[in-house]
Amino acid sequence: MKIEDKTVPIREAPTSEEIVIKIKDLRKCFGDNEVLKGFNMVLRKGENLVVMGKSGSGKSVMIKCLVGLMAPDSGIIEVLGKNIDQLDQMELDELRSDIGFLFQGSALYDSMTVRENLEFPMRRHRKKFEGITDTLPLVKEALENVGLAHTMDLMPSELSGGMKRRVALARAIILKPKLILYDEPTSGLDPITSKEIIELMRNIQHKYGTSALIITHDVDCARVISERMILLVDGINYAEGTFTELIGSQDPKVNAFFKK
Ligand SMILES: Nc1ncnc2c1ncn2[C@@H]1O[C@H](COP(=O)(O)OP(=O)(O)OP(=O)(O)O)[C@@H](O)[C@H]1O
Repeated sequence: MKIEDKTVPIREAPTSEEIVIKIKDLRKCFGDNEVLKGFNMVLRKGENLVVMGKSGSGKSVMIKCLVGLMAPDSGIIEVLGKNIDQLDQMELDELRSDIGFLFQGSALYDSMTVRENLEFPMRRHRKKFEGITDTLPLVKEALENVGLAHTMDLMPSELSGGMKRRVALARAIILKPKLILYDEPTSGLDPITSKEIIELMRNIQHKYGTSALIITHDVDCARVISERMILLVDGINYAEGTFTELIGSQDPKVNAFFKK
């Protein structure tokens, strides 16, 4: 929790090598609509950080600023040691090759097989795969990680919603990213499939030591996956803490997130 809550112990500040994302005083408005009003966030190495905020609170805007898809009005954003604002397009592309994305709805290309979907980011980030002529072992490894090696030649239309999400996860990890951004990873899935996806996210964190920023409305997902959480309310990082710390908060705005 933030300083106002005296019951929560203060954590030691991470060193710069331990920081994967640092957002300082991020501000973004659209006309009169002030969406981000001084948002701060730090993601540490190997950590799963969940950001929760109600619909329209600015989570997607924050992620877009983070990966250089949207320019903030002001603020500092550092990702993997690079200041986003100072990167040219080539440098931004190179940085993105270290970032895996899993967006809502899986976003697989319908006209490509599962294998082609997985090869797509590899083609886009050729430089990272220089010298690798046979992509098959990498595709297989990524699919094995999500238990779907047998689907390589199928089309997305032949997969269930849960399988599509797994393939999208395989596509996110094929670049062996240092950081994964998950936008609503369990949305639209039934509780059992959601659990399976969360389990896979945890496996990936353990196997590859990736850091993850997870945007979700799903309280169960946040409970299982998060080491730390930030609640985005009124354009700022309103509250921070572990799931247990936040669910025990007396603050009505924090409380509202955990009411079923
Ligand atoms: N390109 C844009 N132009 C104008 N307004 C925008 C633009 N992008 C986002 N907004 C506004 O910014 C606010 C935050 O939007 P954002 O998509 O970040 O919300 P969110 O927290 O991700 O919501 P959800 O959980 O529903 O996805 C909204 O009021 C939205 O209308």
